[in-house]
Amino acid sequence: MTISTSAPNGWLPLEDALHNALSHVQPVVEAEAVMVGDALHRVVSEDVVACVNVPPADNSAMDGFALYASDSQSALPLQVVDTQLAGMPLREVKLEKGQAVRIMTGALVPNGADCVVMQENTTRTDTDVVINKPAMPGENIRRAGGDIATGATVITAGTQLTASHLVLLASMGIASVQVFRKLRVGIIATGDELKTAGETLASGQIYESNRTGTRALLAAEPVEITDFGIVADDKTALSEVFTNAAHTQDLVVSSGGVSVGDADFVKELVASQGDIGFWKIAIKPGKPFAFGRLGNAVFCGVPGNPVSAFVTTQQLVLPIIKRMVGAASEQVIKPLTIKATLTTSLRRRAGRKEFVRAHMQKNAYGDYDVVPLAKQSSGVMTTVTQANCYIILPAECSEIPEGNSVTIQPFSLLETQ
Ligand SMILES: Nc1nc2c(c(=O)[nH]1)N[C@H]1C(S)=C(S)[C@@H](COP(=O)(O)OP(=O)(O)OC[C@H]3O[C@@H](n4cnc5c(N)ncnc54)[C@H](O)[C@@H]3O)O[C@H]1N2
Ligand code: MOO
Repeated sequence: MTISTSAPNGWLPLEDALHNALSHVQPVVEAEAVMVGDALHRVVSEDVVACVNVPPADNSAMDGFALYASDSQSALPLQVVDTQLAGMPLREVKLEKGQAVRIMTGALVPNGADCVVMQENTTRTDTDVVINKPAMPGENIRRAGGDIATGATVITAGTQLTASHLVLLASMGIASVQVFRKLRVGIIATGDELKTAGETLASGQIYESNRTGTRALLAAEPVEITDFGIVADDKTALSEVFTNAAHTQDLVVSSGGVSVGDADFVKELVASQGDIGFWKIAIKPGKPFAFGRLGNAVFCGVPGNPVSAFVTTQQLVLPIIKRMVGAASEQVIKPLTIKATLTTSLRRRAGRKEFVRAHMQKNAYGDYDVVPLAKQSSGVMTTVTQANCYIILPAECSEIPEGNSVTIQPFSLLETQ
């Protein structure tokens, strides 16, 4: 599956890397029924067709009086003949001209009535009601099937369910929904220097943090994560864990060991157990990102530097996961960018598309201003937490004067991916 580029440095543009990776992964096909209450973030495997009308019958949108709209044109009192509460069945009798029925929001509209006048526009006596504001036929009546009509396709296959979809399903009385099975994702951290929280650090050691980031970034995806822990930079140990992961997972995400150091064995081992499609991308941070196959599993090797791991998980691993969980194409890569004005000039070395940690805020005109944060090293996580967006700089760009318009990716939009 070698995916090459004509770029002299061998770095694949991000768009090409993503396009190629997505064309080499297959969505899961197995589906299962899950209770609607448990289906948040799952991807529906078949169209959901309405089996009922919502609402099931004409009902009132207001507390007030049901009547003939033609009777509302004069200020003559109408005789109040009945009360209709939500939940009451409809009476057989038909409303006559000159009559009205006291009605509550959600109650069925009596036979004959063609409008509901809200009570604020009426004057009530013991037996009668006077309509103070003429009404149009149909006013304040919610028609049967007005929201959902029987037979309509309300959710299409490939939709990743949000809270509003669950409400819609529940409103049709649907208890369970067919969704693709969860994707099995194995996560691995590689590195002799890595320790887990709670352990004491010896000289040269650091706390491992990338698996925490991966888990959190994948929290809103239909994945079942298996944590293979921290594996030392040891070919035998790594090979054993990779073999195990390859046999049990759909996707393996490992961090670290993908660069050119003496202990960077990941690419070599993946190549021996599968295939490396590409491993150098023209983005900053995140250049040494490896994509390929590990046995039958898809493999993503994110760089060890925490910010590089974070950014490549957002920009590459998440779209790959979206494709693998069966999400429809338009949900896989969203163009979640807007324009903002750079409030300070920016200089850098051209060559890689860069995701610059930055802070955006609304200006007096209602547009956005954006300022890059000072520390952009791949090891500095604090500026990811201080930032609320990335400025996305094209690979060829080296200097941007203050006041120029730049493309930004707000974190709030990324979170809904
Ligand atoms: N000669 C070159 N050296 C490097 C290059 C290069 O092109 N030529 N690329 C640099 C870039 S860019 C990156 S990014 C890193 C990526 O290297 P690796 O993926 O091999 O990662 P490691 O060397 O294993 O670790 C890098 C860095 O991150 C720390 N780390 C690793 N894993 C974790 C973890 N799970 N939690 C927290 N921190 C982690 C590790 O201790 C290192 O400090 O390579 C550059 N070098
Ligand atoms: O790409 Mo590395 O991720 O620049 O630090």
